[in-house]
Amino acid sequence: MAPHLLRERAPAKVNLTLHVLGRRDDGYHELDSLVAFAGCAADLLTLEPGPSPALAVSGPFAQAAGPEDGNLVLKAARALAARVEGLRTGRFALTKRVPVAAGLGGGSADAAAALRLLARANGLAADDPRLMEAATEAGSDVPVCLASRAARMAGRGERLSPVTLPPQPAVLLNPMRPVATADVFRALGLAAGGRMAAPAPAAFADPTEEIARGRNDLEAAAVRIAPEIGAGLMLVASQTGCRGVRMSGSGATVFGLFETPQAARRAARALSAAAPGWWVRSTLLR
Ligand SMILES: C[C@@](CO)(OP(=O)(O)O)[C@H](O)COP(=O)(O)OP(=O)(O)OC[C@H]1O[C@@H](n2ccc(N)nc2=O)[C@H](O)[C@@H]1O
Ligand SMILES: Nc1ncnc2c1ncn2[C@@H]1O[C@H](COP(=O)(O)OP(=O)(O)O)[C@@H](O)[C@H]1O
Repeated sequence: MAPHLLRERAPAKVNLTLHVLGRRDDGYHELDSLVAFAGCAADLLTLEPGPSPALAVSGPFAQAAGPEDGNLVLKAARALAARVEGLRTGRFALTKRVPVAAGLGGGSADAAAALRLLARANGLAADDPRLMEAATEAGSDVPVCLASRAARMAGRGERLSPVTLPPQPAVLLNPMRPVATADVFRALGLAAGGRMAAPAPAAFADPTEEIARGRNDLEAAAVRIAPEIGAGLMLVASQTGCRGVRMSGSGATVFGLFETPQAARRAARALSAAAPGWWVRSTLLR
């Protein structure tokens, strides 16, 4: 490894709950979501600092991520370069290990990792407001991925507060069917300014109660688009003895939660046998 190569993990995010409050006049939906990050499902991003930005993508999901020039890594780098005069960029290398268009925010995690690398390469403080501005421009999920720590996410995704969450042993299951986020939000059928029919959840006493009693308001719409998600939810519920199962983000990844890491690992083995060809990981969410 070159001595000046900088390296960041880009962990997948999971929406433990995702409540949609309504649709704003700008077309985006107003959210309230408890977000956590996976210990064992992450992309890897490196930066070799240099004068001009470039990106090479490899790994099992490199093809699915699409052309390099449309990659969120470069979008984030451009957003920061527009705010920091003389920003030193360089050659990024992305190892794409998280499924794409999966409700796991892989692209957002990569964009956030790019901002962290550029901050390191340019001596910017982690709380430099230009990082958060560039993250918000790069995508709704990028701000929460900047710190990659459990948080409550509100608004379009830009209002964040840290949450203390006991690590959650979990299994993640993806049917290898990409689902476009915009399609799922559209399928909710809300007009600009519209509110959800289901009432906004009352305040929960703590994250544990929210995980137990909360919802993912995108689940039904996503299942209509990709029935495999319904099959995934049933599979986790019927095969694993988990204490709860739900979809992450706009899908198609679903997750089950367990009392212990051993139980999550056992569940992952059972699901791999029951659903060959699907992506299965056991992990701790925190
Ligand atoms: C649903 C969530 C939940 O964490 O995750 P994913 O399923 O994508 O992982 C996010 O809100 C997704 O964030 P992200 O994937 O960054 O979305 P963006 O690129 O900003 O927007 C993609 C499209 O989704 C819709 N969108 C996104 C966020 C939001 N609060 N309201 C929306 O209506 C818009 O149609 C937008 O054009
Ligand atoms: N680094 C990246 N990784 C994954 N997808 C990317 C990336 N950059 C751009 N994209 C595009 O963004 C879209 C959403 O990607 P992703 O973040 O994986 O979705 P989700 O948040 O639903 O898991 C993909 O369809 C892909 O074309």
